[in-house]
Amino acid sequence: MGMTTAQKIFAAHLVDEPFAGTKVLKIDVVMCHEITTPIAIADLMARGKDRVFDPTKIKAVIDHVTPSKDSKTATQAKMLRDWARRHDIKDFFDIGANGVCHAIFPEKGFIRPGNTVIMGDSHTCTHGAFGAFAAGVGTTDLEVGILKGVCAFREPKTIRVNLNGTLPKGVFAKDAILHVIGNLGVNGATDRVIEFGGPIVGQMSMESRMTLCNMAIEAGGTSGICAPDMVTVEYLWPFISENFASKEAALAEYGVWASDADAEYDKVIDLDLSNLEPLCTFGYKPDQVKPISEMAGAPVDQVYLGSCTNGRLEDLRIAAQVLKGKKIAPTVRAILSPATPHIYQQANAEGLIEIFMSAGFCVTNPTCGACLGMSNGVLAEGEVCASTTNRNFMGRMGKGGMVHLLSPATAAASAIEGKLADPRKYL
Ligand SMILES: CC(C)[C@H](C(=O)O)[C@@H](O)C(=O)O
Ligand code: SF4
Repeated sequence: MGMTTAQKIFAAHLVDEPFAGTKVLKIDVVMCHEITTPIAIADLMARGKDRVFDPTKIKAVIDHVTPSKDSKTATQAKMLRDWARRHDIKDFFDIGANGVCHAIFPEKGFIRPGNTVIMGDSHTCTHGAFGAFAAGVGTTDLEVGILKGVCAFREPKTIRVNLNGTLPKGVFAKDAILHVIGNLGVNGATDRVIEFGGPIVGQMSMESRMTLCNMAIEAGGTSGICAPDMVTVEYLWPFISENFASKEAALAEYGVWASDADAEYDKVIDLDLSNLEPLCTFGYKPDQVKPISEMAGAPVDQVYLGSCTNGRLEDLRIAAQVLKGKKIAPTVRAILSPATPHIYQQANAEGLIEIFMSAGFCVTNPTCGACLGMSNGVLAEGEVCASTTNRNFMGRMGKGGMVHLLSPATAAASAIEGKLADPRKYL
């Protein structure tokens, strides 16, 4: 019987099975940010266990509210910073070098096919784009991970989602994943891995694959996963070139993590996206999705371009293509938070930042900030934001505020018109 990627990773990392179905796995990468890790650190300290299993396997970043906005967030940042210094965690990213966790860690080449990855953050599933098993965990699991480098999971079944056909003009990975979530529902993949495949995924960049996997959790999925292929190898090449004689050799090694042709899935979903329209959410759950043609004209107070879903260079390029030579509507305010300093610098070098600023965008430093309604773009009561983020829960970006999730292109078109707008006429 063939195996899925998740089954292969579980088998290769298994250290114990204390109860039937509960598998303790060796963890390759433990990632940390300043919101959840300080709680784990404080508890470990209180229990006299202020240790880490291996500082080289721990990656930490201050990203959610940075620069700190008040004493509370400054204290959270300080706790993470002091801990990283105390334990000689070299891969620690502080102000100036910091970016949104799920953008900066892949950019640094920390994730490899076949890895197990945990973090106290629900969008850890993003890293499955590399053919890894990457899952968000709670404080207790994070503590065990930090201390011992292991984590217990019930082995998830896998839902295979084949994205068939070709993406039409103006339709992107974000539209594809909104379509998948609309199809599965917000609980449709609970305790499941969502494995994305098919010709559209095969042609996607790593950035787009990360956008797909990022939102697996919005359908309840434990991890998103894409098979490692030459696109994965090309992305990782700057980090792995010394370990392999050629890219083909790297592919031969990483390719073993791809699901076998005869792997058994919990469910297989085939979606032909050749006629998909740009999509947009309309309610307070990510599965409430409609074509933009049905939503166009709905009022918008703020447009936000950023986050671990869509704050990467590819996203900025698409939005800038829409915005070039245009101004945002006078009734709207628009905010761009490039997800990492590298993305910011690249965008600057390519002239994209100039396009955004000339159009009337406010460009912030890399941070989560507005995405979770903590800083740099919080909504007032009754306000509406067209956002490239991943959650439209009630009040997510500010108490009493509403969020429409959409692609960077649709966000940019909406900024120009000051209301939800179809990007296709601008592309
Ligand atoms: C702060 C953190 C725990 C949270 C998460 O886990 O998702 C945040 O990243 C979010 O997106 O709401
Ligand atoms: S950008 Fe948003 S969704 Fe992503 S980790 Fe930060 S707060 Fe969470």
